[in-house]
Amino acid sequence: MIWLLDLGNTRAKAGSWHQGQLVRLQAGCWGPEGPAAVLDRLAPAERPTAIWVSSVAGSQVQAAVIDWARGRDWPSPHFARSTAEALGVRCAYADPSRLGVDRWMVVLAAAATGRDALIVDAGTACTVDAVTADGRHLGGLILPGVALARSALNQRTQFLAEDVVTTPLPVVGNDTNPAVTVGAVHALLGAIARVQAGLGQSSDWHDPLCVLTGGEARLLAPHLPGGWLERPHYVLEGLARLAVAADETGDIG
Ligand SMILES: Nc1ncnc2c1ncn2[C@@H]1O[C@H](COP(=O)(O)OP(=O)(O)O)[C@@H](O)[C@H]1O
Ligand SMILES: CC(C)(COP(=O)(O)O)[C@@H](O)C(=O)NCCC(=O)O
Ligand SMILES: [K+]
Repeated sequence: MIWLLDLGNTRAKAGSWHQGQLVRLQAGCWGPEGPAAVLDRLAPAERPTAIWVSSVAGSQVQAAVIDWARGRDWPSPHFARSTAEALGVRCAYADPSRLGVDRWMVVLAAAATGRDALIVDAGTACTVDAVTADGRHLGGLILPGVALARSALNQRTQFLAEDVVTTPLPVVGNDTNPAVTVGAVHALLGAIARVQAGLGQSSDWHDPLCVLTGGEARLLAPHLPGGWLERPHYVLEGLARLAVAADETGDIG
């Protein structure tokens, strides 16, 4: 069993890769009690044969994960990295180390389908990435997620907007809260639509698979056109691909 961790800026997500399946999926928010307490809650009962981590949560969290595993006498965690090429996919960034590894993981997950694919990971930040059927990562966008956009506005204005998203999504808001929240949702939906339209102009972009993941996926899903696939654990799916491939080749870097 391989234990998989997706460490984002707001939450830790975990799952176990067991007999070709992602099982025991869990999530926990980072909080004042520190990363070790979150890992304690997410950890499987049995010792994994390997631990693979996709982390954008910073070096302190990374160090805490290493210490935590050592404290249990569990295998040292492998930290996945964004690279120029992996599993037949080439990274769009000239300096791949600058691409968030969570973005690279969803690109690798989508590339397994062999289709052109657009992936939206609606987390703390909302990222949009495109990868072609022949394994070219085209790049993406990084936008503030809905909660982050709201907190940024609250910090720099005199209002204190709270979360209100009504369905159906209004075209305009009739008070501060809906103006902020509906505005943030429109901003994301508008950006996604523009990327889809732009890629659609290209002759080598056909019938793309559109995947939605992340903690804010449920805010966006009802307002996206049909055909979007919701895959809540897409980062872990990509990480599992990488871990399994490394296990098969004996390359655990
Ligand atoms: N139980 C929850 N706790 C905190 N945030 C949540 C929760 N459920 C959904 N969210 C929303 O999801 C976002 C975090 O999504 P996630 O994909 O875990 O992000 P990240 O990978 O950046 O940690 C938050 O900004 C919040 O808006
Ligand atoms: C954009 C991100 C902050 C998203 O992180 P998340 O919202 O999932 O916590 C992360 O992918 C990141 O730190 N990226 C590095 C910059 C880049 O991808 O260009
Ligand atoms: K994200």
